[in-house]
Amino acid sequence: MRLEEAQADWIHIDVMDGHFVPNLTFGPPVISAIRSCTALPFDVHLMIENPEREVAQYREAGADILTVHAEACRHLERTLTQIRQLGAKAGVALNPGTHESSIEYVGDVIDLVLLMTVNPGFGGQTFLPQVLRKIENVQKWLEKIGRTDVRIEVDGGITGETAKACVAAGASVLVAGSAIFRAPSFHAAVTDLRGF
Ligand SMILES: O=C(CO)[C@@H](O)[C@H](O)COP(=O)(O)O
Ligand SMILES: [Fe+2]
Repeated sequence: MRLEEAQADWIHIDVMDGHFVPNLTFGPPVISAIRSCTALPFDVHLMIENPEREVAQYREAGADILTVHAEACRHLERTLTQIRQLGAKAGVALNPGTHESSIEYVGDVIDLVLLMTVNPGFGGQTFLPQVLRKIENVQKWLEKIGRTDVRIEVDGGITGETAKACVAAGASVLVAGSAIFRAPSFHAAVTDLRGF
């Protein structure tokens, strides 16, 4: 698999339902079909409404990390706990316009915080620099509550330059779509991003 050869650490998979975001991708059958292609962890980003109804199917299909949007969950704590009970790592995602205080009371049941650095729905968009302050705030909050094991992931418009700023602010997982898939060499693109 080209991403393994490129030495990517995880495979980030964007699931979009055409409701939570104005775009539609695929569901569990496609994830299940590609599961046998690689042993790399599947980092599944669910941009779907009411994800609690579907997390079990995504886990069954091969997701290792399941990230749900705080904006899409009516009972966020319950959904994150449900993901952990399924044996997956639980991630919570925030849109650029959502304040970090919306995850203040779920600090005990998360393994990852995904901070969207573009509005979700499409690849190839421009990084929103105002999210850098949110990365710093989340990092400080995780330290305060003694959860420095929780990773901060950034997603959207990540390039060499924006990656550097995100890592300086506290991010430790970088999602890159265009920066890898539009590069002449996947390996060189991953190596570049790993440099930060
Ligand atoms: O979840 C999303 C968009 O909704 C992201 O994962 C993007 O698809 C990343 O693509 P680039 O911004 O890196 O091109
Ligand atoms: Fe994503």
